[in-house]
Amino acid sequence: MTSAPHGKVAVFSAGSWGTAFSIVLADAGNDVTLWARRPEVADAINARHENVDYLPGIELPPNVDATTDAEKALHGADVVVLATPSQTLRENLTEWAPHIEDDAVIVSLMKGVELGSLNRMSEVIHQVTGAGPERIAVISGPNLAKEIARREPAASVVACADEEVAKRLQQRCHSPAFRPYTSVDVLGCELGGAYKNVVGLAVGMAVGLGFGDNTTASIITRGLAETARLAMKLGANPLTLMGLAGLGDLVATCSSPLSRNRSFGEKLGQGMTTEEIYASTRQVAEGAKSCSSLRALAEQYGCDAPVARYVDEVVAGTMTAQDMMDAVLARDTKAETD
Ligand SMILES: NC(=O)c1ccc[n+]([C@@H]2O[C@H](COP(=O)([O-])OP(=O)(O)OC[C@H]3O[C@@H](n4cnc5c(N)ncnc54)[C@H](O)[C@@H]3O)[C@@H](O)[C@H]2O)c1
Ligand SMILES: O=P(O)(O)OC[C@H](O)CO
Repeated sequence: MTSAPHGKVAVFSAGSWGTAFSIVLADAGNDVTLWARRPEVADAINARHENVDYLPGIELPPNVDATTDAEKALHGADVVVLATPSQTLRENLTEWAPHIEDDAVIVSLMKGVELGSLNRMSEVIHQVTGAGPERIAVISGPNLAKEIARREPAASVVACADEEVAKRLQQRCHSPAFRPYTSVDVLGCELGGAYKNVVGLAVGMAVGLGFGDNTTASIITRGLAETARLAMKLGANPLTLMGLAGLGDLVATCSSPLSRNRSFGEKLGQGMTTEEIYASTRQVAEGAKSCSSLRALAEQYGCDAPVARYVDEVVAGTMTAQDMMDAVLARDTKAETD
């Protein structure tokens, strides 16, 4: 990996976050090639500098181009950034991996845990590409795509087990509006990012049911306690959960109408079914899948995880959002720090 900006970065794929993060990378001085699944998306980006499907009205910088050819996107890229839905990463990456340069650093922007395997995205990347921990990084924080694309100020965490690699990546994505901090706690950042989506669903349900700020603040706080319980059991640094990739992202997601997870939860709270919500949007709400994987992970490690458990039940249609609220409150009482 080059230590100075202006190298080539390949970004997969041209959804909301892949496109918004391409703006950050381009503003930071990288040449960005964005891979799109559909030729019309790539053509529009190249011809009009706009991703009409995911970020309409946002002009992309001239140093972002697009292609549907994965080999072309990856050729000469010393940083590969992955922003697909978490549940399709393994299949997608299996196709792309043979074209990734031998020493390229692979960065996950995804916030989910794979169903079935219960693997985090960094684990999937390792399994599919064979890359070691010094070549796998995570970028995670309170980064709603639309706000980032409008260049509203924000901060984030760049985590890699190798601190020097995290520092080099930090330079590659430090733009005038985007301030990245380094960390070596990949696991803590990934679990913070995946769990906040599930808590965002629960908060959305409360909003959809018509409850106010006491309810949402209680869910956010207990959701963070649940996240920290599991993350620390797995070896995360508790301070990561108090930082941008934990509390910061939780606050952004749970308070913003821009959050797809919070909106998904709000619709569940208003009585829509999961199938009806899926039919109404193409955008990914990772928590609707990761509630099951995080619930299973917590069970595997003997952690109490009522938020993940009840959100999973509501998403599966075996409980209503009101049932969830009633069940959460009816549990045995206990000490706050247990
Ligand atoms: N949008 C945000 O604000 C934001 C911010 C930070 C992190 N993230 C994370 O980034 C990841 C991607 O989210 P997004 O917001 O870009 O989602 P999105 O729904 O906006 O876009 C998803 C992208 O993946 C592509 N895609 C869908 N199914 C696919 C498949 N089977 N194979 C390959 N590609 C497929 C779509 O074409 C699209 O380009 C998620 O893990 C999300 O949690 C999103
Ligand atoms: O729209 P959401 O709920 O996927 O959240 C987007 C980002 O993860 C916020 O940091």
